[in-house]
Amino acid sequence: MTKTAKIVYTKTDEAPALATRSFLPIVEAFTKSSGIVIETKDISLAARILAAFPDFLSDDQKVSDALAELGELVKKPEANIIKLPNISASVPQLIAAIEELQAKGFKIPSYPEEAKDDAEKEIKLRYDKIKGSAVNPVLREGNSDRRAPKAVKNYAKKNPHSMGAWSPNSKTHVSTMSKGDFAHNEKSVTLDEATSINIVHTDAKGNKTNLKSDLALLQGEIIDATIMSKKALLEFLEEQVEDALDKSVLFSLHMKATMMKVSDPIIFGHAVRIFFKDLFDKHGKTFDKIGVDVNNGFGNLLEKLSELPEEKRDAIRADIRYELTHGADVAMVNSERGITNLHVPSDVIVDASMPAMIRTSGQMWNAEGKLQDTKAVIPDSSYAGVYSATIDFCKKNGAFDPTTMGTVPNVGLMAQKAEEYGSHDKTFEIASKGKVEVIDANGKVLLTHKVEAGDIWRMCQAKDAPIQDWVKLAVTRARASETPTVFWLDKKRAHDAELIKKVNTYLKDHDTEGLDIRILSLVDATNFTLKRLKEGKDTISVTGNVLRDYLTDLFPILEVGTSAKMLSIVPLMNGGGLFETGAGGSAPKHVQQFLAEDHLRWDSLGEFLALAVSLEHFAVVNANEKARILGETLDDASDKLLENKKGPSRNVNELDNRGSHFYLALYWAEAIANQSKDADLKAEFNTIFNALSSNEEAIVKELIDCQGESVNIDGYYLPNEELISNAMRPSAILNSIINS
Ligand SMILES: NC(=O)C1=CN([C@@H]2O[C@H](COP(=O)(O)OP(=O)(O)OC[C@H]3O[C@@H](n4cnc5c(N)ncnc54)[C@H](OP(=O)(O)O)[C@@H]3O)[C@@H](O)[C@H]2O)C=CC1
Ligand SMILES: O=C(O)CCC(=O)C(=O)O
Ligand SMILES: [Mg+2]
Repeated sequence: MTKTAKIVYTKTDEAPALATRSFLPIVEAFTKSSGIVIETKDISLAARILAAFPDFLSDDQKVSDALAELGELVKKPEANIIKLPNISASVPQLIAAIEELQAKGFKIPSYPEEAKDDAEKEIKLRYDKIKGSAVNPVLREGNSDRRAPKAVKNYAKKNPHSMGAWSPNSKTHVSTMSKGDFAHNEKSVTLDEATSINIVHTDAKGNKTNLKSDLALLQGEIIDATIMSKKALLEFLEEQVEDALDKSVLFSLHMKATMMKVSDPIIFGHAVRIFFKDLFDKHGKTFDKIGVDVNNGFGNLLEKLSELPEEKRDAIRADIRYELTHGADVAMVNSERGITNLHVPSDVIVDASMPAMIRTSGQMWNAEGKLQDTKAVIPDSSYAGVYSATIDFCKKNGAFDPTTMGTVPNVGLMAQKAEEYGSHDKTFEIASKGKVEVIDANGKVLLTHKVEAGDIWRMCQAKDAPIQDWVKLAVTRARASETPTVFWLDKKRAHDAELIKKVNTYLKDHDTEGLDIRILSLVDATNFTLKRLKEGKDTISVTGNVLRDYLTDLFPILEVGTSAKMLSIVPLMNGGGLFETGAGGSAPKHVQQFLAEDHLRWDSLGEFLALAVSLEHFAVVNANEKARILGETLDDASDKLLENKKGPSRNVNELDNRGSHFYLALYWAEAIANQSKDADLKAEFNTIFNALSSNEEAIVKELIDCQGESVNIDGYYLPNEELISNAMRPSAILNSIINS
């Protein structure tokens, strides 16, 4: 065993970071005697901000750039990382985090929304690297393998989550563009040889601007470029607002402004301006004057209003109220606080928001706090078909039944910033009419598009090695579970057509004898999969990066109630392992509940599953038998936790996240004490198990009695370590057992 063998545990944000304060001490205590070092790396939004501004901080305030360190580690075979969900910050969140840090004495600069000089531009550049989905793409040096473990499926079958009924008369539908969008303008090529490209904009007068220079590309790489036409987008959005009004359904916009951090905020901004068209027609000049930027949501406008004289401000507020009552109904994020779907681009994120809606009879909350049928607006049509096909299926066949439905594991092309999710550094809002070309080192034009001012142009890459690895992973999963396997690729889409050629080539590298592997277009794949799902049959989805994200929330939320219970593995291409904890996010509303009533309903099951696989990986790489036993027994403990229903409840004064950690510890200790492969572990954990089990009642009482009052942890993005640790470890008895 090498001395440096370790498991790296990420410290992140919000609910998962709260849970870490309770669970990590248990993990450390349980693994200590087995030669496993657990190292934490702080990649929270606050830590990432501080790491970017050492020149503004005193020596004792400086933090290392943990994300960059992990970015190096994932390329090495020894990588073994537990990755918890982190905040992908929208601009309002970024600003809130900066303000909190400034208030805590960190003299970092404010976010320059409109950078005026070179110094501000440089600061903005640093912040823009932290913005949005800045963590996962750095760590994901491998493809994605996400599935619901058998125990989780069985649990859901026996204990189905609520599932809203679907009526054939539901007015809910998806609206997406039929022309002018990314899907319809896509062009794609596969490179015969390595080259380096420039992306060049030429305006109507022939003036050239390099949007990007000397981007190195590899042989065999698929590149594609496309545009979202501003004109087509605005027309589409206007029609949808009108149609929502006509049909009396909620207008609801579903974007991925976090991951698609350049394109989607622009689209979001257009949607806000079109939804509040009369307001912008009347007050647009005023809004410009006070620097309103609704790409950061309608909330930005509301905040900036405070800069106006009272009279003017009140007049505008009255106009807003008028539009909200007389215009189309808008879906609400929080009807009590008047927060609409259009307030903050990170409040409604398509991967989680569409399945939540489908689970709720296709309805969302309206301003009165009642459920209402909805128009889900997903402007680009590349992937919207999944949701419209699913909604049509539910209208026709009724809601899915968790007690009988099958499962849809996913193998996703993700490595090395594949496809759209790696495109933000090659996405541009076009300044003027002309053309954009991708030109190789020999001056050959690879891709070209005519553009108008305001169009969004973007280029994506998918490298050959990750594609080969992805095909291999798909065949491995197909073989391991003997399940029909579908590549969701549409030969009519330019990018997919290139990808299909590679899939057909690389499938030949593997023994596929007896396997059912097909390539189907997105809508055919959806219908094929849904029909089987309803019949209780399983189907592996093999998809690109965006569908990986969408489907691994959609199916888990329908099947097991949440994607938090997914096994989410990233086998790194250089041999290491990245073990993600579930497929969901950082659940901000769980923090609100925790702060209000000291009850954390976050379910760490995904973390237990991830740790078990991480321990198994550790055992193999380091020939450490104890680690193998710890991993196996941890899985046994998770099974028992499910069986005995010791997951966190949603309601205060019942078992919460901390209580579920206690039970996990109890069952884990029991399973280790019960094994007979390692006598030392058996003896050690016999003592621990006895201590935990004889104090069960007292510990659970402490973990429930502490609830009910509000909690102060002094901050949201950088809470006080001592306060948070005390809050998350309220049982003196449990602490003394774990600490000893
Ligand atoms: N891997 C990552 O790092 C990811 C990060 N994110 C980031 O997370 C933030 C929030 O994203 P959002 O789209 O709201 O998605 P979330 O997955 O955080 O939230 C959606 C809902 O899912 C349920 N949920 C999620 N995780 C758990 C859990 N462990 N236990 C119980 N319920 C859970 C909750 O629903 P309910 O309360 O109804 O049970 C929650 O409100 C954003 O900043 C986003 O970018 C998002 C996805 C992945
Ligand atoms: O990194 C992010 O912003 C979100 C990631 C995500 O949603 C996923 O991987 O499922
Ligand atoms: Mg997701």
